[in-house]
Amino acid sequence: MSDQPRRPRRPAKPYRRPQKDPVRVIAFEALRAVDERDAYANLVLPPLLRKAREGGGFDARDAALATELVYGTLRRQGTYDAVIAACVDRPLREVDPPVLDVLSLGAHQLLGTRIPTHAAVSASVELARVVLGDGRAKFVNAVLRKIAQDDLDGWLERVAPPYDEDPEDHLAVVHSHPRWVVSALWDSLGGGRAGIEDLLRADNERPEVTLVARPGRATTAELLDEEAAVPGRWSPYAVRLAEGGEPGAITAVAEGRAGVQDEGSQLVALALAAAPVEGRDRMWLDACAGPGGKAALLGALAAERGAVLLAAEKQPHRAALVAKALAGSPGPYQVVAADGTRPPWRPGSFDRVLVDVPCTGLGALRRRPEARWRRRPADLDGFAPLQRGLLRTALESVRVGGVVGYATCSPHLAETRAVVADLLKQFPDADLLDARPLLPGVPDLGDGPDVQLWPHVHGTDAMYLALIRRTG
Ligand SMILES: C[S@@+](CC[C@H](N)C(=O)[O-])C[C@H]1O[C@@H](n2cnc3c(N)ncnc32)[C@H](O)[C@@H]1O
Repeated sequence: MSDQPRRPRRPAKPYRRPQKDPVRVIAFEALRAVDERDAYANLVLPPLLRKAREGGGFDARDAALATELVYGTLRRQGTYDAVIAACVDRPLREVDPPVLDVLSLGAHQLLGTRIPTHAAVSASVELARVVLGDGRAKFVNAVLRKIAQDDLDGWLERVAPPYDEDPEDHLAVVHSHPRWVVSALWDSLGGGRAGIEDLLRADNERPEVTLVARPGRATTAELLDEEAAVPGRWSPYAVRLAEGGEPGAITAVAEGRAGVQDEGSQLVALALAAAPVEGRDRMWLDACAGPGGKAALLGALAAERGAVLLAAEKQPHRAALVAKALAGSPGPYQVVAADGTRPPWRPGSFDRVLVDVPCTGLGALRRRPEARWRRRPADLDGFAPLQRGLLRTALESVRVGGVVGYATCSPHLAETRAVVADLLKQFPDADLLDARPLLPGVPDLGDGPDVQLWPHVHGTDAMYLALIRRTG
């Protein structure tokens, strides 16, 4: 034994339990569910928030922050992946998905919110300690400290290819959309850089909640009494809730006399109802009605004219939602669970037909933050035959002189004009009507005769509508 005096040891840091922050833990759990189980953020988050509220100590501001963290992280995932990839020493696919989720949540707090840097890093490291363990929390700490060295603009300059070299890749990284989606949106929108950038930016913004006062059942005046409610921009039945609000707490919504409905969807139903038909106007069909938003508006409009609405939907559980949406409708209607491509009704039965076909939903990216990352170009091939089949039967279902409205909540040309053009070739006795005058007061509707709405221009989802009249 040496009798040399020992150097005094630094006292070990006392172990500190990680602090569990319910907002971040919930945000992490929601991201895991989206990642692991292909869950939808808008379905998975509300029960988590409800449970936290019931547990106490979790208020509306906590819920708003958790929501913002989840939606913001999912929307900006493409940008954050590029930044994180520049800060780790291995390909992102080799980073454990739960670790990547904590890093993305941290990146969003650092680059996409006003949360101060030290708070964003320490909250993320505490989260990592709780959900990943102390070892991996050190890795999270090191990566987030690198990210914190620059702001979003600085990072984008480093990680996005220059616009002049590769415009689509540049926009994909800067505005966090898959490259093929940028390309498809741009093909449909046309024009130069400014327009597509405005659209991609709009896709990353939280949409306002828009209500519809179903005619004959509620009035916009009643809805405008709500706090922060302002009139819609285009639809006479629309009211916007500027602060988001809780639509379920509004009496008219709870009673089904009003509903939550994007103004683009309202305009589609209104334009079909306003289209001139020759002669009888008594039988209306919604051939793809689930969950029933447009059917409820069409039902109310049909009632005002003494017409009957048949709402058809293939999936029985969605047909039940349509029945719920139409319950209390002031006029006659019927809901059937039926395949619109093999309909139980006779050809030529209807005066007006809406066929709002299943689609990629690339026009509603604002409300489905994870959708852009899930969709694949191959999905278009899956929808193509169904979209054509449904439009074909819609055209067979309308009588001569009647009108079909073909609608999608996607602006992808393969789902819009290509489908309509193919069917017009098969139906030489059918003509496109100019839909633009049927959306009075709505600007920038393009060259027609069909209509494409845009989030950055109209503040709506990117709904498409073609109106087709049978002439023989
Ligand atoms: C875009 S959604 C319609 C949205 C609806 N119009 C609304 O505003 O609430 C398309 C609907 O078509 C239904 N669908 C799919 N294939 C169908 C078919 N062959 N016949 C009838 N409906 C079908 C889907 O289940 C889905 O509910």
